[in-house]
Amino acid sequence: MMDSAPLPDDPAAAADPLVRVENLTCAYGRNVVLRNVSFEVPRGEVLTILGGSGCGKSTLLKHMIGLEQPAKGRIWLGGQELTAATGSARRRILASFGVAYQAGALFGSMSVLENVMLPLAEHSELDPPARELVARLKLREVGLEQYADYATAELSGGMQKRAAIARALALDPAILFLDEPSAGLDPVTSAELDALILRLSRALSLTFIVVTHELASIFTIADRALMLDKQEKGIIAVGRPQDLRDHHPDPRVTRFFRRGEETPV
Ligand SMILES: Nc1ncnc2c1ncn2[C@@H]1O[C@H](COP(=O)(O)OP(=O)(O)OP(=O)(O)O)[C@@H](O)[C@H]1O
Repeated sequence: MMDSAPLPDDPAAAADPLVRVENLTCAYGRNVVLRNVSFEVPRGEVLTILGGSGCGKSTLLKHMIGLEQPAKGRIWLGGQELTAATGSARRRILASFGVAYQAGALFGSMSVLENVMLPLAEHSELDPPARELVARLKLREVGLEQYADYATAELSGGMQKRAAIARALALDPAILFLDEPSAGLDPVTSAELDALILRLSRALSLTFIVVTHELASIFTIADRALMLDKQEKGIIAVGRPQDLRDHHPDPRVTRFFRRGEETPV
């Protein structure tokens, strides 16, 4: 892990949950997308964020990784308040949280190995040979050690996703955020990615926050699912996917989870 000493005046320091979102309001100008959203994510959980198009899934994720500033509310990562931190303190918090942000985030001009070494060059004190060693270990963790010297464009879509995950793992993060990791993948490759997520979560006790609307993925990887709704501008359900499918009183929730069971038109 990177240096993750608590910031001063941090009442939640060292406390679980690993992520705490408190009364978060997200807006683009006057367009309020989410209002007063609160939830917690315990260490080691795989949480999926789901909901219809435009309900604010990516917006929520972007706020949690510091790409957007909330209109209101607070976000705590590992006991450190992201929303109160500025400058180097903010960069330090973010550097300790790996972000694999879809395949497009890989640099096409660099090899797979160089992509994974990049965060180590930016945020660690390691010398180049040590960076390479760590990067090769991360590539092995995602099953890409044979492809270290390939250009990223030479990889298949599924391999690019795995390379992005290896790069996000470079700094030994506590949390990995993934935005629609199975987008554009065929069902078999998508299932392989789910298996990787599960393996990493168990082997490394990693916490995953994954935006996805793939039912197969949700049922495979999620300890809990958090469902957003565009009209409500907030959370309409949180729980185990099976419970949401079988027992939730809100038909918008059960309809989402049962959509694969309907007769195809
Ligand atoms: N950078 C931005 N500037 C202005 N409005 C934005 C911006 N990003 C998103 N929005 C708006 O915020 C709302 C939520 O968008 P968001 O991308 O978070 O939804 P989503 O649930 O991830 O949708 P999808 O499943 O279609 O990707 C939408 O109405 C969208 O138009």
